[in-house]
Amino acid sequence: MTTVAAAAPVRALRHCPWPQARRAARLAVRQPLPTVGLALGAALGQTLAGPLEALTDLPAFDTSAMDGWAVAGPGPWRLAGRVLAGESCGPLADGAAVQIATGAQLPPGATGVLRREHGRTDGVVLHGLGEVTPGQDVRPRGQECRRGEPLLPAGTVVTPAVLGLAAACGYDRLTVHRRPTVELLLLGDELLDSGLPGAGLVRDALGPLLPPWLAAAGAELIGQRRVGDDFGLLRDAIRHSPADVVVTTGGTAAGPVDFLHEALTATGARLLVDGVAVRPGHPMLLAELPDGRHLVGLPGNPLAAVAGAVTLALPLLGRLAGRPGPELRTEPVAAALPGHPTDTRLLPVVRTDRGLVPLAFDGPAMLRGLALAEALAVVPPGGVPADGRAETLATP
Ligand SMILES: Nc1nc2c(c(=O)[nH]1)N[C@H]1C(S)=C(S)[C@@H](COP(=O)(O)OP(=O)(O)OC[C@H]3O[C@@H](n4cnc5c(N)ncnc54)[C@H](O)[C@@H]3O)O[C@H]1N2
Ligand code: MOO
Repeated sequence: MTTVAAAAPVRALRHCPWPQARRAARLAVRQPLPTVGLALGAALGQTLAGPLEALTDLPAFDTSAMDGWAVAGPGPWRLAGRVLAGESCGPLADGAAVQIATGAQLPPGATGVLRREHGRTDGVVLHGLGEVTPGQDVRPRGQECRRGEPLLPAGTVVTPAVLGLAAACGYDRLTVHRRPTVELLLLGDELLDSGLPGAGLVRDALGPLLPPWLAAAGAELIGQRRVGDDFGLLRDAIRHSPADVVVTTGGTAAGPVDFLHEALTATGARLLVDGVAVRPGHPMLLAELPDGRHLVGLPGNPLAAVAGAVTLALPLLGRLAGRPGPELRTEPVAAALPGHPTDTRLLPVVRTDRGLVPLAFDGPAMLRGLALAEALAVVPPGGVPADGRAETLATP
């Protein structure tokens, strides 16, 4: 595997400040995963390994921007045939015109295009309702880009628009980073996969919630399963996982069946981050497994797991996938954002005309606030007053 840590700290960061934890998650990875060449369609959602440079001028030839006539010099013009998109045509003599379609190659010698609605034909003579200025309704070769020009930087996520642009300027394949593979292990005997919670059993909320978030960060989910509250089962699941990154939920704290720390010790893992000064989610952890793969331990409380995902899992996966770190935005605050006395808080918020407003139902075990949220506000210790500003993280 290629995810060997280099710049990671030798000793685990314990209860470290939130910004440091995010940095540590990226630094845990020396370099992004190797590159692969993929057919355009297969590259959707992956990350460009190098800048996308134009393989050709765009347009690749002078083109008519309108349906009408390509004309040479001032009118009236003598009509000399037509040229459709996909065809090419011989040179146009001064005083001549050819009927032309939008997107068709402009004949050499043409000085402009007269739109269909601005011209009138009289036998083989074309009269313009106004003048055709030089270059009128022509998209000149290289108007959008020149061959070799960088269009997008390395690290760009391949969206449908990127696929279209790559095709337009001549690409058949794209070079992207291999996706980091993830196995999601959901810990807890109390979890139900269907039906109503009750009698001590709760529905697994993280099995449905986390995979799309991990995928949006560039990961390929290769497995998702429940692991019962059993030390040996957990140790073996971690030891034998084929994934670049194992993501666990639950078992991070000190309960009677919270075996994650012991299982990591038994597998010879090295803790890089062991607790973060953030609420919710402070028991989150990041470890390096003996073969250089990584494990992110998310707390079991659902909003705490989300906090762990944005703090540790997404930065780590982004780095493996070759993406730049997720940006924090700074935004005005419209209603005070309550803080923790010593730790960062991640609060579900909505955006209003006046700024960010916190949502109710933001407890660690709740998802009701998050389900309405437009972002997570990063609230420093002590909170942010109503006229202040706060950083926000996008919720995937
Ligand atoms: N003595 C202490 N107890 C706890 C501390 C502490 O510092 N000292 N921290 C609390 C905090 S904060 C959190 S968060 C939790 C973290 O607990 P674990 O990661 O060990 O998670 P579990 O105990 O397995 O579960 C906690 C809670 O979450 C529910 N859960 C678990 N998985 C899911 C899931 N997939 N979907 C929905 N709900 C889930 C589980 O049923 C529990 O209710 O520890 C505190 N305790
Ligand atoms: O992570 Mo715990 O709140 O902080 O539930």
